[in-house]
Amino acid sequence: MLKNPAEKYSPFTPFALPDRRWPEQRITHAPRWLSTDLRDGNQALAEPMDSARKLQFWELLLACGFKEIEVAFPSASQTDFNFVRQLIEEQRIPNDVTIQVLTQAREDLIYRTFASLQGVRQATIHLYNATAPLFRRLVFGMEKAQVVELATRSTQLIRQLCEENPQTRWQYEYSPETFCFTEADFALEICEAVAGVWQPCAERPMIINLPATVEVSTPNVYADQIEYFCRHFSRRNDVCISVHPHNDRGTGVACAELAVMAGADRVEGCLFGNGERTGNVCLVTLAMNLYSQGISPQLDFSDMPRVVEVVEICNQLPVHPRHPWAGSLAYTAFSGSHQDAIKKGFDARKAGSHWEMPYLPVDPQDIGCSYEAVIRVNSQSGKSGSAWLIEQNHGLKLPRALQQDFSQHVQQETDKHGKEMTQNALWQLFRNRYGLIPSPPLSLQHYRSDSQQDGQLRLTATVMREGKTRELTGSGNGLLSAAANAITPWLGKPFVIKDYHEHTLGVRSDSRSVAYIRCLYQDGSSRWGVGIDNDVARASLQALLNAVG
Ligand SMILES: CC(=O)SCCNC(=O)CCNC(=O)[C@H](O)C(C)(C)COP(=O)(O)OP(=O)(O)OC[C@H]1O[C@@H](n2cnc3c(N)ncnc32)[C@H](O)[C@@H]1OP(=O)(O)O
Ligand SMILES: CC(C)C(=O)C(=O)O
Repeated sequence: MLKNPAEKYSPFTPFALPDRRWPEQRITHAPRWLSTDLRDGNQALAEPMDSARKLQFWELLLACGFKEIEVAFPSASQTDFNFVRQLIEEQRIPNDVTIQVLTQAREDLIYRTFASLQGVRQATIHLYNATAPLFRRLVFGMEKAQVVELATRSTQLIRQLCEENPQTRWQYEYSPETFCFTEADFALEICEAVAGVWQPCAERPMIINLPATVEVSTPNVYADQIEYFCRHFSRRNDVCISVHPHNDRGTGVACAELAVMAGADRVEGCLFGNGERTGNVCLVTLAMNLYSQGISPQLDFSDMPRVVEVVEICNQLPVHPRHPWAGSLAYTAFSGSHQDAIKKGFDARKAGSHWEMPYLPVDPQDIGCSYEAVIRVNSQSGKSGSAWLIEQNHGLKLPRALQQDFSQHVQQETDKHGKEMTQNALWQLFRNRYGLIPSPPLSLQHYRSDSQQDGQLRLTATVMREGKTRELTGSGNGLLSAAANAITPWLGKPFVIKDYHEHTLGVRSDSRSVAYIRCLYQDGSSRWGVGIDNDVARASLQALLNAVG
């Protein structure tokens, strides 16, 4: 890279719009959406979609609720042409859906485009030509007037062909390609001229699409350009203003949102931001951004994992695990403080209440994701993450001090291997550590407890150790103190029971109980044991044996 990039690169010079109004605007409803996955997305793939993949994507877009879909560049390839024919001839286009096709401003291509649309109920013809100074000079070798003439001549032909095919409800879209680096007044001039030919009205709907073909500046500059256009375009009320942001600077989503604040009615983009170079704006992100603000996006991503799966198949490109709202890690916390906050959020959550969840702006269940992936454990995790997983998967509500104890063992494991701990590995560690295994070192076989006349309780318990059974007896003012008095002389290591907790596993009266016990030894060390049994007394006694065994 250059030490002084200014030797090679010039900054984009924005025009002045000091009385801009868009910063005060709020987005209150969804814009019209156009999916261009099958056109702009498709043209950017190493292997453009064949008809099977196109059809699969088409079905997905319908299922998501798209009403405007750019399906092809019919004059580009026989595959694209055939796909449009297939949709029409197999009557695959629902009544409320409009297909859109793109063409250059070239007569032969326009005729070919119309041929592909024969018999369609309704369609949008989309014409583009580049208008920016660099393109006029370098690509077309045209003066401004010639560029305007190219656009108006093609529009004239399109209007004529539409009128010759009155059985179709036609809509016309014109894109001054490279709008975002075209002089603002020239963009207006060419769109005025094109609209002058088309004469937009209710019977002849028109969309003016103002693309950020390549992002060249910050999103506020694009918003200024859109506001300026909307304020000065003489037929503003007769046309739909659409935007088509690309993502070269990584700000496609911001461009689209600010453009809508600046007056745009419609947004063109692709699912997960596929498209030329760094892609088109991601429509999933835009829709979910609205949803997270309580605004219906008028699109349905209730089964996001399926949407990701189909798009990956069709585009043959992976969706990034950290893609906003949809990536496989989009709702996952590995780090301790995040997990702690999320666990507290779920503990406090009341069914039906407004969503208030630390680190999770939407409920993953709304888009077909489970809570399973919300917390995953590695060496960056703390006590709450492991406790959450044990509770979610096995119903055990670990006491706080046990959470802390277990967390240290988890930390040792994860530090040892440097890897994530699977839910299964975590559960095995918990079971081994706290005695929830088929043959713990000390295993309760039978017990009997009797109340004595002096108010004391007498316990007789048969315990197995290393394959041999032993009968222990002891008295105390409760079951556990009797048990402690029975065990201490046998093990020869005095301890006191420091913590005791129990709860049922489930809501039925015949549910099993779980008991948690911590024993404190004279040297200050302590150990936890856990017991699960249909009988709460047995669960407690086994928990004690697990703590001392
Ligand atoms: C920003 C966008 O996404 S725009 C859409 C871009 N998508 C695509 O290009 C995908 C489909 N395209 C294609 O398959 C081909 O480019 C075709 C079939 C349309 C045309 O192919 P070709 O006739 O071989 O032309 P090719 O693409 O090589 O060259 C472009 C020519 O068209 C001209 N041209 C480019 N865009 C336009 C336009 N919108 N209107 C009129 N002419 C145009 C160029 O100036 C150039 O003319 P020249 O040959 O006189 O210099
Ligand atoms: C054809 C136009 C809308 C386009 O794709 C672009 O400018 O990116």
